[in-house]
Amino acid sequence: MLSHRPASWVAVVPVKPLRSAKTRLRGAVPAAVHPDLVLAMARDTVAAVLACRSVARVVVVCDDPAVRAELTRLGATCVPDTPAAGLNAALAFGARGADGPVVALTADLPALRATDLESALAAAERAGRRAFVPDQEGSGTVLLATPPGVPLAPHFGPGSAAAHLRSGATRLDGTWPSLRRDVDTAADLDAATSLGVGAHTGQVICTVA
Ligand SMILES: Nc1nc2c(ncn2[C@@H]2O[C@H](COP(=O)(O)OP(=O)(O)OP(=O)(O)O)[C@@H](O)[C@H]2O)c(=O)[nH]1
Ligand SMILES: C=C(OP(=O)(O)O)C(=O)O
Repeated sequence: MLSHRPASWVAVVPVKPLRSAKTRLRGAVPAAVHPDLVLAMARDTVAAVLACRSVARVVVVCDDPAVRAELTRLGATCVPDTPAAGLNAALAFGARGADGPVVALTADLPALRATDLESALAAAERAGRRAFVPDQEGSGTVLLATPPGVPLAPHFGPGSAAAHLRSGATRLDGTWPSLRRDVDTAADLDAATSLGVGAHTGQVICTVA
């Protein structure tokens, strides 16, 4: 009997240059360590995505050479950003020409477990149409998925959960605590730490504790 093969997702992960990223998180660690923390969160996010059996390729959209070097080493493919075009343009660019279903994920998910992501991707595949996962608070978006040939049409930014719903995407309501825990503020970092962050983020937190 043939067993079901999960879809081969192309995952697109956008990362801002470290010097300008995660402004709301400033103060959570000393200023000199802030870029290390942002990079560590991106590394843990990408490592968890790469660990998903149903993900064929991770495309990182980023202009920062330090980020590109680290994430290429992990196994991601890095493509350049369009300066000043913003997050949604970066995601649309990263998704261009994908040869399978596409999933966009933010790079601030340091507690992400491959098992939660695998489960969310299976739910997205079952939905069979554009679908998104809201963040823990319910207002933002941590994941937007689209079947092959359907434009990603990302509406990330403030109030993106409502924007994705308005744009016709289906909301996926699984629990997936490690996926829904994005880190924008120091309080979010505490919450992610309580869930259990990945090794890179854990190491940065240890150095300042
Ligand atoms: N490539 C790229 N990535 C972006 C851009 N803007 C945001 N991102 C990434 O998108 C994800 C979600 O963005 P935010 O949570 O708003 O991150 P941020 O803009 O660094 O954070 P704040 O400065 O606190 O608003 C993060 O992984 C960011 O690095 C952009 O213009 N280009
Ligand atoms: C870009 C987003 O992230 P946040 O609102 O967490 O900055 C979003 O949720 O669409």
